[in-house]
Amino acid sequence: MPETLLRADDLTVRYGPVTALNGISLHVDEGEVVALVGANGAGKSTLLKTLSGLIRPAGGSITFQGKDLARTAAHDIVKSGLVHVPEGRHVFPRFTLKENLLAGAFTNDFKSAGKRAEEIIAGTPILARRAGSTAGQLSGGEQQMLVIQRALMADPRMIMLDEPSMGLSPVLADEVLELVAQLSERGMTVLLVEQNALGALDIADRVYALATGEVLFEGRSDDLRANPQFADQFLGVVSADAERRAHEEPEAATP
Ligand SMILES: Nc1ncnc2c1ncn2[C@@H]1O[C@H](COP(=O)(O)OP(=O)(O)OP(=O)(O)O)[C@@H](O)[C@H]1O
Repeated sequence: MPETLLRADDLTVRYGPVTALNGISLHVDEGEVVALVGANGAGKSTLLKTLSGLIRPAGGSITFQGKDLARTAAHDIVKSGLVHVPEGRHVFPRFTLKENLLAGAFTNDFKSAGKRAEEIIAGTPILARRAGSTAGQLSGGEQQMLVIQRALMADPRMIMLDEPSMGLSPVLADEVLELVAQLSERGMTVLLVEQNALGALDIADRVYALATGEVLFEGRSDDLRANPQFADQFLGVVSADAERRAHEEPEAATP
């Protein structure tokens, strides 16, 4: 049985009178890619911010590798191996790619981090061909690759990505999801928020579907695709399989 790395139980978060998370529970096991899907305002970003210590929950508990996170400072959460790539591709625009990567290495030895940053640029074709640029000169897709790689400079055990493909062309969005799949193949544990729910499900083992701060569906990606009600609500499509099942005669009830 894989170890459960991250566990949240009964999390409640309020912004003044607005309840953004209403008793959410989830877990992510070592080596899994778990997707969080849901409409705008469902609470996905709030959940990631709460898990990474940027927002304090009004109630509930969070543990990472058994350690209590609900009262741990955000920088100590990074040190414990959990990193968050917020939405919006926040690069330091006037800094070089290497300098941007080094900004993610604050928990590590700076000398080896410099070498590591150079290796990452050389080993990431989309960045290697822009190695002489500043981050502000990169395209959206290139910036997204940079901020993911910057998060990896902290040597995390688990990475949380908020809408990494937002605003990218379909080709670049696929490249970003491909990078996430590669990270997973190399053993990284991933919690992925995606507007492109179908793309996210292609690489996710399990999925949590949120609406108005609550988990409405939890299960394997295939089960969400095959679920007539939730596939329609969360994926914007009724999969062929779900449609076929929805029109099948109901099975005779067993006594
Ligand atoms: N800083 C804030 N102050 C007050 N309300 C907020 C704040 N941030 C989010 N909310 C509210 O909390 C709820 C959850 O928002 P959140 O951004 O977490 O959703 P989301 O699923 O990430 O949506 P999106 O895809 O639009 O980012 C929404 O009702 C939103 O209006």
